[in-house]
Amino acid sequence: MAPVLDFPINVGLIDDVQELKKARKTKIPNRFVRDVAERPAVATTQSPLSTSIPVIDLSKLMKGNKEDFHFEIMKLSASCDEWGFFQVINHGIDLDLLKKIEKVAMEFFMLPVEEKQKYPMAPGTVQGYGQAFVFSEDQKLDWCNMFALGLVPHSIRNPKLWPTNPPMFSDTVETYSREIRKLCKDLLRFIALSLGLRGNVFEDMFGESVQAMRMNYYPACPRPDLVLGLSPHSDGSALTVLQQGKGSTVGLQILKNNTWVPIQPVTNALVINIGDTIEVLTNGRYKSSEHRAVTHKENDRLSIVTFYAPSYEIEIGPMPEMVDENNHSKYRRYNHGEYSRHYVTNKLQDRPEALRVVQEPINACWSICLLGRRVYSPTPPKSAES
Ligand SMILES: O=C(O)CCC(=O)C(=O)O
Ligand SMILES: [Fe+2]
Repeated sequence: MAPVLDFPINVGLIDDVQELKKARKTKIPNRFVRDVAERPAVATTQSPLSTSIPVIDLSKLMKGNKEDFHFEIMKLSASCDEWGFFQVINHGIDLDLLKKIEKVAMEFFMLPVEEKQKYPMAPGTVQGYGQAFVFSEDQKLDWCNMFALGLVPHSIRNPKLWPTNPPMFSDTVETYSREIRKLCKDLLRFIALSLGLRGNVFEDMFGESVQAMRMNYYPACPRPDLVLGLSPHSDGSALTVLQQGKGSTVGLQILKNNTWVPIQPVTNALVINIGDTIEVLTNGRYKSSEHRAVTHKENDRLSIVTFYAPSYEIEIGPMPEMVDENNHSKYRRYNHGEYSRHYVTNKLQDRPEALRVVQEPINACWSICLLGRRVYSPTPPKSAES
């Protein structure tokens, strides 16, 4: 079932950040000002500290010789182990299509606010224009405007909540999402191979996979040191594909060894990250890393993000191939649709908690948590009783 919120919520007044920018106010409204511990430490100029995450050349995986293939697969495996993120070049997607999707996204964000508000994001949903993951009046807000679309399969679109798409999106979004879908299928095949698994293992399991897209527009902010563009989170998907606007300044940051590492964009590359589903399926071997976006004092930034996930009916849990006497199962099995629903109905910054793997052995009954809190299973497994 598609995720829909079934309780009433009051989110209070949400300022449109592009309108705030236009008003040229230097004081940031309080709802956007983060608590000290959450504020980004460094302003986001092209900092020498920024890192280029491993870059995978897809053409070498698709049609390289044996040596190239082996080298690239090892690199892929190391990136997923160490970062949960990589960038992909020679991905086979027409660069004109990448330009075109950016163009239509920007055309939309540049519309007068009254036009954009014809596609409102209902509170507690992630469809349409607005701010997602806002559930209360006192919640801090992200310095970001977002347009979110559920794409495939069409059957999961909820007609009551689904705004008709802005006209400029129509063909481009369909073509783009088809191309990204192909890319995700190829990447999942290589990710499976990098784990020594059968290439089709994920696709065979996923059923009719679900795809959603989010366009994030981060206007320049007079005080990037006080706000976040997007709160820290991990993605609930299997894989996420992120396209950054051409000439984009550093905005994406990944949490690595307790430090936020700014990621340097690579021209024409797509950023890929492992989502919660793959983390669970691989029993934690490949990590769904926490990440966030920060803003810039002078430059706006656009990102176009596609989430690729299994069908909602599918049960997810560590694959038997990833569990043995040295690697006990770290997560309980759960229904993916149920997880997606909890994902959408939790505050974004509570998300890292949602996939907490506890250090206690699994027979102590702590397991993956779906509600942003640790869940204690009332029935201990047999082995724990003996
Ligand atoms: O804009 C970015 O760099 C991050 C976007 C993101 O993480 C998301 O939309 O889930
Ligand atoms: Fe994300």
